[in-house]
Amino acid sequence: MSEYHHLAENSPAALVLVRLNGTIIAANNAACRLLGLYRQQMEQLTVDQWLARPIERTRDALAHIRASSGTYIDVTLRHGEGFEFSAQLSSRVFEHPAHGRVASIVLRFNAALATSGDEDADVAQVALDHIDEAAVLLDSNTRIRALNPAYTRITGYDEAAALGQSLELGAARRGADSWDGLIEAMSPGERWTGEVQNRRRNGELYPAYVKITALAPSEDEAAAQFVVVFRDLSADKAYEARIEYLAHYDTLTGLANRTLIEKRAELARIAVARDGRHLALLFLDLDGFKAVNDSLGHATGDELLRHVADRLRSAVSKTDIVARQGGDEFVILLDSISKPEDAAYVAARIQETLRVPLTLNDQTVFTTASIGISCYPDDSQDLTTLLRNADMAMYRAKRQGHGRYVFYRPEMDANAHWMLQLRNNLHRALDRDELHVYYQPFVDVDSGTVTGIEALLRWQNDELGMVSPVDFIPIAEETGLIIEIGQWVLRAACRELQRLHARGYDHLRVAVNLSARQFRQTDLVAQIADVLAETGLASRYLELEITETVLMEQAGATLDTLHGLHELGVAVALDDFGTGYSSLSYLRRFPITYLKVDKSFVDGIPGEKGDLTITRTIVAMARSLGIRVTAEGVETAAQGKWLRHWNCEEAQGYLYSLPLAADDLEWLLCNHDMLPVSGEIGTLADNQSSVLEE
Ligand SMILES: Nc1nc2c(ncn2[C@@H]2O[C@H](COP(=O)(O)O[C@H]3[C@@H](O)[C@H](n4cnc5c(=O)[nH]c(N)nc54)O[C@@H]3COP(=O)(O)O)[C@@H](O)[C@H]2O)c(=O)[nH]1
Repeated sequence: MSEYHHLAENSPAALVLVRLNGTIIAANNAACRLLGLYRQQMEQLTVDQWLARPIERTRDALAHIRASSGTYIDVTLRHGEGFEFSAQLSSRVFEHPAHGRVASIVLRFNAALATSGDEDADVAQVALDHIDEAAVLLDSNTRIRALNPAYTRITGYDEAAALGQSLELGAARRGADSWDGLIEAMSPGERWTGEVQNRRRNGELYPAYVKITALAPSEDEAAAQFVVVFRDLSADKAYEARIEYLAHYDTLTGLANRTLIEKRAELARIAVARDGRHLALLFLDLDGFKAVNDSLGHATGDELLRHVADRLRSAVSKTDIVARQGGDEFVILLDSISKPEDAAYVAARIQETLRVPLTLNDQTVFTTASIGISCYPDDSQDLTTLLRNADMAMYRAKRQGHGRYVFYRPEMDANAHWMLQLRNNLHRALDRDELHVYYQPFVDVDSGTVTGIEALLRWQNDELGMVSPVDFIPIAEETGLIIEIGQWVLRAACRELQRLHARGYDHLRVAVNLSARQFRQTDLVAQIADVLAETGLASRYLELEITETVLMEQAGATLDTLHGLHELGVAVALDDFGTGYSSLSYLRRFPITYLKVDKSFVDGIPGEKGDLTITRTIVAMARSLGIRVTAEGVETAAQGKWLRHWNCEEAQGYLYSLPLAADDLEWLLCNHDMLPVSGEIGTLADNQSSVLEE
């Protein structure tokens, strides 16, 4: 190393060698100390990065450097710790053998703004003035001798209020004990650290992390002094609380998340195991939520989830926990019930609460959910299994239609295997003649006459027995087999109706269910026209049943198909109305002839006030729009009577007839006087008569 290099490295002056564009070539030790940067950091910067704003002053400084003036100008520099300080800068430009034209810069701390004339001490003072931690110097009697601005900012005590006072004054408190005792007992060099509650001048408590160091006595001090540095942890605590919140709560709804409910369920499990009670997990999935998201947008979907969360909270007791599992799935923990059946009451109450119409995007919509229930200890001792069981039961509920709840049963475990068997056999079902169409009558509630029939598919397999469409239609839908099967049902139903017309029942219509996949076919209208032409059935006798979820899927394309069907003369019925976000506004937008009130509402007649209100609203609204209403799943005389009273013209259900094979249907038509007329079928129990008027 050359003598010159030694000289520069050890010079008390801060020296920097820069290119004229401001990039740094080298800096000596004094420059690094002054700017609080390591040499490597220093050499990666440009001059303007340590020059503080405003920008004009930076420009001036760079111009000054290039002007090669030996005179000093005032600049503000940014220290590596983040604070700014005043300094002076002069430069000299020269030709460097390797770097071309460069400038050597001398920096010096601005002594005019310093108080002691000792540059190191002044830089330390600047640093103390700019740090976030409160720093206090206590004398040997633990009285405050000096403090920095952060102390005032944090505690609210300025110099006038704090100097000469004990640290008790607004600083760290140790419960009832005084800090003085602790501090005085410290030996020189000893350090105490800890987290404490402090009190600000305004009385507010805040958490702080405190470091107290006992300094060795200096030459002119007989006893030790103490440095107390503390940091206000409020923001950190708030941050921690936020992190804690995010780990356990769902930000969209404010409900518990899966982690929290699992923790709580484990605690609840231990408690109920002790006192012999039960706990239940309800797994809830909203019906048709995807359609809401797809058609009304995610913001509306989020709004709906928040409404649902509020309603779920209101439907359970304070000690029960409602969690959002993700998407449109919720889990509810009933943490102490005396018997599993109690969970059914809660599930029914939840269904009822959700059904109350709500307004989204200025539209009145009805919401339903499918709920699966599993109970501890009956269904499993283990929480993961309980949750899985509840999930399985929820799927079963969903298959049974919307707005239902189902308890877990061990047979459901065999479900996966059962599904595989169905899947393997379904594609051969048509060829093997295993599919049959049954027909269930629609009945005029006033006269008891049959007005039409609904075609309902049945699958009879030698090994699997009679398989419910609830189980196989979703598989047919998923595999695409529904297109072929659906065509077959349509053809069979039209042919059967033609046959019945020929037998004299020529006022009847036939309703055929269309699944989502069928409805999405772009040539659906043409296909239906072909089947009508082939079977000779006039289009006005055909009704196609679709659910509202199907309607909502692709509003534009749906509208075209509906208009096509309307022009063809085919009637469209909205099935399961009142579930899966049924919206009354759709009734105005789409050419719909019939509306079928879902069985889950009819089930609540005449006892459930909410169901009565909804059914009455749907009937009245539909009628005012000229849409005919059919109530489905009517099982009791009381339901029939109530529906008749509220002007629901048509009904379908076991009260009138089960779905029948074609021959049995003809027998029923021959003996139609066997069908009950709602006005004559029994009476409501005395204590229920008032519901007619409600
Ligand atoms: N895409 C197609 N879907 C079809 C077809 N055939 C049937 N299905 C759909 O399967 C679901 C279940 O049908 P199913 O088991 O036939 O049940 C129907 C009735 O039997 C039942 N019902 C009628 N009245 C009552 C009653 O009083 N009580 C009671 N517990 N159940 C009753 O309801 C079902 C009628 O449903 P809907 O279509 O909503 O009118 C069902 O979703 C069928 O739509 C098909 O060919 N294609």
